[in-house]
Amino acid sequence: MCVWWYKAGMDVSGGNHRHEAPWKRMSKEELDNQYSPSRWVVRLGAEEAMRTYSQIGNEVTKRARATGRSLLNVPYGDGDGEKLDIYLPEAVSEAMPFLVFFHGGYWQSGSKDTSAFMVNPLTAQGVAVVIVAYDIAPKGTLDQMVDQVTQSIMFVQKQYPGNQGIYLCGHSAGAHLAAMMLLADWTKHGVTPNLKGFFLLSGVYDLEPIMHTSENAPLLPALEDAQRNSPLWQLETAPTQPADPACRILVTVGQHDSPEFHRQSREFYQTLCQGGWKASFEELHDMDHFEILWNLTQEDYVLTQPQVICRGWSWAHQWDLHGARQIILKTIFQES
Ligand SMILES: N[C@@H](CC(=O)c1ccccc1NC=O)C(=O)O
Repeated sequence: MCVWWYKAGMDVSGGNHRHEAPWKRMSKEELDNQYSPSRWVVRLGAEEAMRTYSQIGNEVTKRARATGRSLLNVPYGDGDGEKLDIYLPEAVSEAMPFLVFFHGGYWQSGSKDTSAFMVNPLTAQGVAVVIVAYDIAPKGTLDQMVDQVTQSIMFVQKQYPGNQGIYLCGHSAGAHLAAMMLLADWTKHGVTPNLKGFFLLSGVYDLEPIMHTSENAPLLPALEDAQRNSPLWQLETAPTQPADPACRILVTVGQHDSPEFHRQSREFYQTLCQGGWKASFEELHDMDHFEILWNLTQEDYVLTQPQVICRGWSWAHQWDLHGARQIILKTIFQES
């Protein structure tokens, strides 16, 4: 079931109007602005936001590595960059749920070594967290990144075949890479991962407008590259069905993300619904593009509750998603 969570002021016209996409009427400067998330941060300046992002990422990763048991730099492929970190909960079992995270950075920056944002709150509650490195540009092309992400998920499934579910989470460009897994033909790879959910934070799902921005143009030399790597375009033109019909997808965007980021998330959510996926949409109240991640480091934040991550989130919309404590209480109430 799709959940439309209406927020005042939101355009709920519905449908996908690709031919009248608003970005087509934007100047290059405006597109650069729309696709520079740091310029939309409200509580810090753009540069300060980026510095804080690296600083927090560094600190939480150090803390995660110092706290529990981890397996670092585990190769999931033959390439130098094809490594992942596995952070284990105290009670390791065959049937752990796994949350696999893909960092953002516009496919050109970021690292698994500064991206262990939700590790401690989730391992504390029995979820194993995997942070994946992939070859960012210019070393890697988008096709290679998508392939590496595919390999990393197959690796987790092969290593832990008794897992209680694999949940993918990505931020920004990482949400794009996670969303590309909705299109994966696992039968071709001979391993079908036990994918139970997708958790997409402030992502980009249509790469065509990115082609026209100065920072990202080199990533996408031709329209076909953008289309092949656009989950929104792919699902509109050739809808795929979930291997597991119970698989859930949560599309979130920060209230302070740019209008283009809002449009991308909303259209992607609508396309998923039209394709029969179990999707939910949430605009995260008073959050900017980076605060969404910083909040994942908090144990009492709504999105790091395993009840939300690993037990399905559609029910969460019946209450106020912003109140973590309320959700925990309601979950206990519902499950007792
Ligand atoms: N140059 C970009 C940086 C950026 O987009 C970004 C940085 C860190 C993590 C995610 C990001 N965006 C999407 O992947 C900006 O101005 O915000």
